[in-house]
Amino acid sequence: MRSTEALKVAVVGTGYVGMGTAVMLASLGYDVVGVDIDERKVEMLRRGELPIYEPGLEDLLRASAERLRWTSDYAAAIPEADVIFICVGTPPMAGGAPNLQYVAEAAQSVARHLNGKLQVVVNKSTVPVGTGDWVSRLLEEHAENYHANRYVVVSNPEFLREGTALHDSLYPDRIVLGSDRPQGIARMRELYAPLLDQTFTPPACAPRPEGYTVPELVTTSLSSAEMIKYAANAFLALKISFANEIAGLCECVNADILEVTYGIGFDRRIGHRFLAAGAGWGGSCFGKDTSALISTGGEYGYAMPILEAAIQINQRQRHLVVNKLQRHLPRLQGKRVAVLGLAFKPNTDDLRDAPAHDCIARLTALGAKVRVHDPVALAAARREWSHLKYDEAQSVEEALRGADAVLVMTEWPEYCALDWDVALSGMRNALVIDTRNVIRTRPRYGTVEQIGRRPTLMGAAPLEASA
Ligand SMILES: NC(=O)C1=CN([C@@H]2O[C@H](COP(=O)(O)OP(=O)(O)OC[C@H]3O[C@@H](n4cnc5c(N)ncnc54)[C@H](O)[C@@H]3O)[C@@H](O)[C@H]2O)C=CC1
Ligand SMILES: O=C(O)[C@H]1O[C@H](OP(=O)(O)OP(=O)(O)OC[C@H]2O[C@@H](n3ccc(=O)[nH]c3=O)[C@H](O)[C@@H]2O)[C@H](O)[C@@H](O)[C@@H]1O
Repeated sequence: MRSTEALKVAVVGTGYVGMGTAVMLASLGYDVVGVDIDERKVEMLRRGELPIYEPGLEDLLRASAERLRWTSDYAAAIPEADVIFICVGTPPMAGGAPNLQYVAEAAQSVARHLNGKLQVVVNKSTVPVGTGDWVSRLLEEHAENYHANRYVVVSNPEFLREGTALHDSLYPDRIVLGSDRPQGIARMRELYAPLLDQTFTPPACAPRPEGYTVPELVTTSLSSAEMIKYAANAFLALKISFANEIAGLCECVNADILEVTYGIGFDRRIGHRFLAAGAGWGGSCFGKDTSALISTGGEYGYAMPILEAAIQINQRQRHLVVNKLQRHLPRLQGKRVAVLGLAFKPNTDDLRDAPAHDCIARLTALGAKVRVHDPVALAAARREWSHLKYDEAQSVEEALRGADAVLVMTEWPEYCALDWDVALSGMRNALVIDTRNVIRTRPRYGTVEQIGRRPTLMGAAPLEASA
């Protein structure tokens, strides 16, 4: 790995984005200080423990430990940094607009420790257009060491996915840099030079994927970069809602959504990715960012009906899950329902806006007894879903034992690999609502309902494995 010791980096906020950024830059050879106001997180990180679950991240954290420091003290990080990333949360408020309080607090704390030399403050949090300018003003107002033109604000939106945060940080499709000042872009080009160099040797524990070529560097104005982030997430959310809308029609006309999306995806203008029909999107960003765009539109009296429809379809998908169950078990009072998967997607223990939450809440409201399993998210659910009523199972077998139905809510690899003939044998009633279409070889008996596919009914002859 080449040495890139010249630039020093501070990363403010150590959530998914901050962790991904800090560990990625340390593994490129930079000295990085991570700053978080959550002292519990800082202590964990100092002990080499991860506050988030992500396969492989711990290895890289250990491998780059000598270049990483963690602190809750801005004074120990900001004055010496050439580049300061702001990666704090921007959660949604009631009307859909993002809460920028954490960004404001972080900017003010950064301002108080600026060193009066050229420093680049990079916004990686997802923020509405105009926030970069506002951060600039906050720096100016709160800087104790203020020198005009001595700091530059750059927007560098993040496109990583949870569960693959590190891989996505090291191997992005593109790097977007928005600034109205050329010094900011120049320093960021220097920082990201290793990622833009095809001959760069990546860390041994995160090898370059087969066929990967260096990312496109997209430089724009500050406001365009801010908009690119929202437009990208909104488009991905639309794509999923489109697949879900077509899936519903497939069920009406007896077509199969897997065959349909397989067929349309070969058109390079469409592609196969993000067309998986299911329980709909969850997580911390698609819902928040689509609502934020609509809210921005509202400030200008500009309606965004396509995004409104995408959100409605997503809500309908969640309802569909329990509705499908009710078709077979019209009265859920006293029935035992197993739920496989709590996290909003596999390879994470993040429960934010997870479809499983709404389904469990509705099932219990209808009187069902719910038993849940998740390979990693049970502990997080104990902390965050204490308002929900369910029992925990430590294995899939335990979850299914004696159940009247099972809902598959997350496509964890272990659920995809289940032998359903064996799994169903422990249930009182062999009914599966497979909301992620993980069952490709249908079991020999039982009832399997999927999304956008023909159901297999109790006692039916086995279907051929689908593509
Ligand atoms: N989670 C994801 O996969 C992605 C998130 N984003 C965006 O990145 C931003 C951060 O998201 P996450 O990493 O998920 O957030 P998170 O909520 O997991 O973590 C934010 C961290 O910032 C810390 N923090 C809050 N105020 C602070 C302050 N004043 N000083 C220092 N630390 C402070 C919190 O203690 C927390 O550890 C959001 O705007 C999000 O929309 C963008 C791409 C991907
Ligand atoms: O801004 C963000 O936070 C991030 O949001 C998403 O990443 P993430 O939420 O981690 O996860 P995705 O893999 O995109 O999945 C989001 C949701 O969509 C669902 N999904 C995804 C793909 C699909 O085809 N169908 C589908 O229902 C997943 O189950 C999950 O609930 C984007 O993919 C990232 O590029 C972006 O940086």
